[in-house]
Amino acid sequence: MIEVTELTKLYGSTRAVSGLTFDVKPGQVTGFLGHNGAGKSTTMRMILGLHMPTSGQALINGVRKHDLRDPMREVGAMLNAAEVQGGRSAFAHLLALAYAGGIGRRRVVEVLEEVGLAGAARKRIAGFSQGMRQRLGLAAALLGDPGVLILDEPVNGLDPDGIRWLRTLLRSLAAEGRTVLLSSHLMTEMSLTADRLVIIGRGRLIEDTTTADLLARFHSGVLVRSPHAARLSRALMAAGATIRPAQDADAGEEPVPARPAAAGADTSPVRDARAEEELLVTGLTTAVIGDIALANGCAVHELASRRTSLEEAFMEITQ
Ligand SMILES: Nc1ncnc2c1ncn2[C@@H]1O[C@H](COP(=O)(O)OP(=O)(O)OP(=O)(O)O)[C@@H](O)[C@H]1O
Repeated sequence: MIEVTELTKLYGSTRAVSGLTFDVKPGQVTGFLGHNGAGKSTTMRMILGLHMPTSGQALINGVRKHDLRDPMREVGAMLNAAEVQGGRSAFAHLLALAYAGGIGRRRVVEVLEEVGLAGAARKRIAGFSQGMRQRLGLAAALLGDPGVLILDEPVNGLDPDGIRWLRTLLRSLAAEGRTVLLSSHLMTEMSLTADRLVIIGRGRLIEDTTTADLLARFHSGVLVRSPHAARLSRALMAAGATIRPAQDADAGEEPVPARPAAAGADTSPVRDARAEEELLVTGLTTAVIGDIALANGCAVHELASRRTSLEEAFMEITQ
């Protein structure tokens, strides 16, 4: 468990983190999101006792990092995998860390296996790709088999197989009851990996919610493609739908509000032939839209629930 309370960090006149409060609970993957410079790394460093807060506090398992009795077995972190010294082998690097933390050689062999670096264990880190360095950083974080993991951009440099592997690993670590906090710029990946999201902007909390709730809030409607779009629009609006041409939806155009259709009048919001093909409908389910289309003799060539991506939701709430 990580508890961040009213955490603030000033670097001179730069307010990197400002009154930040959130919890990271065990048994879940929590994603930490924010634009460049939002304060994610600073927050993680304060949780890990690497930077002193100007005010407020960050606790791991109820105490400050420095007060943990067996820190390597309680918290593992990966902050900047690229910084690792290049002269040693992966094995030697991990062994030095393990001995410093009172951890045996056998665990080094285990974590090298776990992160897929067993075959490169005796190679010098200097020759490692970025993805291999990420795996090595993760191995170091896992050495003490800790209950809390704090990972800054762990996906960076991993290939698609590596990304999928990491996702599965982090989800299984959380399923074992561990607390997992990770930052990433890769929104699609974050939406697949994280159960909860803490989103910050300019050092302040913007959202602390579940990934599912955030995406449901930004759910943007049902995409309908029909050669009878104008007629279908009238029928759907009469049933209470709000409709806009789908290709305008991303441009943020105001939706056309629901209104009853006057008999015979053309109340369609659709103005050109291309827009008549695709509609974005809100306020009705796909089933109801399909039934209305059938009742009005309108062919439907596509009927699909359109989900807002985490990237779109993130951009909207952090604007
Ligand atoms: N050691 C430092 N000295 C002075 N200013 C700093 C220092 N570290 C960070 N900052 C500033 O604090 C703010 C937050 O930076 P931080 O690195 O925590 O953001 P971030 O969300 O991790 O960004 P990124 O995604 O780019 O890593 C930025 O304005 C940054 O320039």
